[in-house]
Amino acid sequence: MTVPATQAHNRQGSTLPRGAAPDPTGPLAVDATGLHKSFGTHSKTVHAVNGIDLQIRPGEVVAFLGPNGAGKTTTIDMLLGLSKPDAGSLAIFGMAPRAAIAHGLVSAVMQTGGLLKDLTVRETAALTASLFAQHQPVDEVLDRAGILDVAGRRVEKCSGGQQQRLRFAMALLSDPGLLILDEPTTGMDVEGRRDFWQAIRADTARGRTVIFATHYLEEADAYADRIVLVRRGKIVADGTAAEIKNLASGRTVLATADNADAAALAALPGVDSVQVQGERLAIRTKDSDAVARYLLNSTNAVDLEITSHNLEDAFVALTGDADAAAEITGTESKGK
Ligand SMILES: Nc1ncnc2c1ncn2[C@@H]1O[C@H](COP(=O)(O)OP(=O)(O)OP(=O)(O)O)[C@@H](O)[C@H]1O
Repeated sequence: MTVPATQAHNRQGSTLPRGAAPDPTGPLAVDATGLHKSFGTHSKTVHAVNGIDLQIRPGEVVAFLGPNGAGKTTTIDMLLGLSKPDAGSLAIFGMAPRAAIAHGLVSAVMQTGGLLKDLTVRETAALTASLFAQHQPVDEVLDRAGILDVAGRRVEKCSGGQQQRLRFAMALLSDPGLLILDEPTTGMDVEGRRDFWQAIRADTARGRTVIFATHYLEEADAYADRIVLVRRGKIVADGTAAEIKNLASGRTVLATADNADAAALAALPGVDSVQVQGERLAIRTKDSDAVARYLLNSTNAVDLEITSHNLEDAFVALTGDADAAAEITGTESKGK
């Protein structure tokens, strides 16, 4: 039997947050305060999560972005009730994570596992559906995941992207209020990644709360309302892609001049830094017009270039780590 989106009730009779039409006046989808989780012994302790505060409202699509070892999976494991924080409090829709899972309010799409290669796509979803007292119709979730056309195909014959969309379909069966994806597109080719995100995007448009961990900056930028940047177990920035870019606000003005006065440039309004290498100047500023005007009027500067900062710059500015920025953007680290 199908659970109508907004009519699932718990034993007390209050409405539980299902996928569509989130209730903005209801409890936070995620309310985490002071989360800590360490591994290892006293002599060698890894502080995988080192004081994370995170509040996510129903309906938000949040990217958890960070390099290897930042603490993304450790945090997600706690959200899913797979491990317990050493310290801090954590509620999902006002409940302990395990209670939220038991009510079918949270589903996860992990990178691997959970599929039997001899079953067909439809049989796999039907088997998962049989674990729920109430669930969405199997063909409907296959359709929403964009794999209804391969419903009769054996899992082992499906591409990595199709298998991942099958995991997504399985996650939709309980019509969860919160969907958590841990690096869902790792190892997929460009086309598989695009099809996967197309299915997710169509689903999030219905109002589901989504948290996804990713290394890929472009995924965070393209699919999230909000980016939470994590590094060494801490949140180093939290905002829209535009806000994060603003944190590394301003622009860089590049020019060639042999008579520029670095001190005079640094004294211009809005200038954050001036670098001089031979005749080449790089000036970071919030007022690129003022810098350009000064260079053209008061120096013999030529070859002016003005560039906006991107998320990679923001990451470097926030973490001071070009290698980590290269890792999340997939570019080669320069200037080491
Ligand atoms: N069970 C464990 N035992 C020991 N150390 C662990 C364990 N799980 C995670 N860690 C360590 O905690 C840190 C955070 O790991 P975590 O997997 O949460 O990072 P991540 O951001 O998900 O990284 P990735 O993108 O590589 O998956 C790392 O230094 C990792 O080696």
